Amino acid sequence: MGEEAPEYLLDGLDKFSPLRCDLESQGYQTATTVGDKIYVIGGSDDGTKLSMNVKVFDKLTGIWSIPTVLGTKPVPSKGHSAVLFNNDRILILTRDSPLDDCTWFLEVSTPFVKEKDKILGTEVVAWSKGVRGDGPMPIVISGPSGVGKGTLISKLMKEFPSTFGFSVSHTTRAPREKEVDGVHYHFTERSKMEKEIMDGKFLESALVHGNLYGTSIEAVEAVTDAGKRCILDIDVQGARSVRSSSLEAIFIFICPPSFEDLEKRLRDRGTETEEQVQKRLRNAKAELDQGKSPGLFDHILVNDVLETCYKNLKKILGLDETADALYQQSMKNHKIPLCYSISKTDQKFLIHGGSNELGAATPTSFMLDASLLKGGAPGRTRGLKIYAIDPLTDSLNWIEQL
Ligand SMILES: Nc1ncnc2c1ncn2[C@@H]1O[C@H](COP(=O)(O)OP(=O)(O)OP(=O)(O)O)[C@@H](O)[C@H]1O
Ligand SMILES: Nc1nc2c(ncn2[C@@H]2O[C@H](COP(=O)(O)O)[C@@H](O)[C@H]2O)c(=O)[nH]1
Repeated sequence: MGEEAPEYLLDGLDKFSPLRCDLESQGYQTATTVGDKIYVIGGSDDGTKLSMNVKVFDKLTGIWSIPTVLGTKPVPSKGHSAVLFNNDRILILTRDSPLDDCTWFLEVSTPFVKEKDKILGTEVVAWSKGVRGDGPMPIVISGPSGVGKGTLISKLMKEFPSTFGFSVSHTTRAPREKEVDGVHYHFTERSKMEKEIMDGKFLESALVHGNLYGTSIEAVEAVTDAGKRCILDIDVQGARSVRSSSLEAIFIFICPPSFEDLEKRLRDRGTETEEQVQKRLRNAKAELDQGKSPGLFDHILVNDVLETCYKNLKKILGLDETADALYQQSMKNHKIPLCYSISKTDQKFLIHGGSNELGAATPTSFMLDASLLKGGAPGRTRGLKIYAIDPLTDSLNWIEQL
């Protein structure tokens, strides 16, 4: 190649530069600077379709090169955007593509690429497709006492015994009739539990309705070691602590249809004294408020008709027969628009689509959360989250997590 990299590639894109015109005529679309190199992506294999070839300009030597490209590159699309993700990879978003096929990473100096550089003795880049999620995360179920958390969890465990495992909490409250130590709770002395909390044995603990409750690290590990997906039934304080811990989980808040229904369920259960019922109801008011705290819960379910709520819970967890089909459908239906702009905050990308008619059902803006990425080339880059944004409200009101 050998031609000089013009200033416009380094300092922004000069529309009228001959080299830019030349690159554009070859179908190259984006130029991303990473350290001393500029990665130009695009090109046309057969003179018609836009492809995803890569050229590299070394600013130090002034030399263009065609790198060795590992991995499968994205299929030709109607265009793409490239954003520097961090100093070792570029995020590529292909335009007018379904959401399950729009996010790619071009790794330019990850450990994998550096190792291949050494072995092959050439400049190496590697494609890795971004995929949503990364295997089953623990599930945190929270909500006021008597709302039906335990009932929903029991149904889940009964229907999917080999999938889910319950994190058996510790508590200082006295066992109820039919409650078995080590199954429903580890019933324990307060001083013993306090010492174990001080010793760092708990993932979280809280004073709930006058008693100490807590999730031990061992309780979560026991479920994971059994190869099951862990379910935690904990109060809102506990959910908050887990949110700020290193445990990645799905947070679900269960609401009653009304406060009266909650009161009736709690009384009808007949497990608490009147004084305790009153205390739990008082606490429920605050918990219901806290359940709406922004960013704390991923999903809020109303437990009105038990079967309906259970069905919705299964849908969230991808367990009902139609969930997969619905998910596939939504991924195909929602497309990254042809025209958009991207803004980046940390590792979250806001993709603003073109203007949308008020009331249009299909969102044209998306939020891509790449803050919890795992894996990468060779293979997939996992852990992406994609949210469609409700066009009628402000951009922080996600209408669904896809
Ligand atoms: N959708 C529902 N409609 C009517 N009753 C329900 C519903 N869901 C659960 N219940 C009943 O409400 C009572 C409380 O349910 P459950 O014990 O599961 O609540 P919980 O949220 O686990 O309470 P706690 O936090 O105190 O452990 C139970 O008697 C249960 O049978
Ligand atoms: N923070 C935690 N809360 C917990 C834990 N285990 C249970 N709970 C919550 O306590 C209340 C009352 O439960 P109950 O069995 O006495 O009715 C309920 O909201 C549970 O979710 C825990 O380990 N940590």
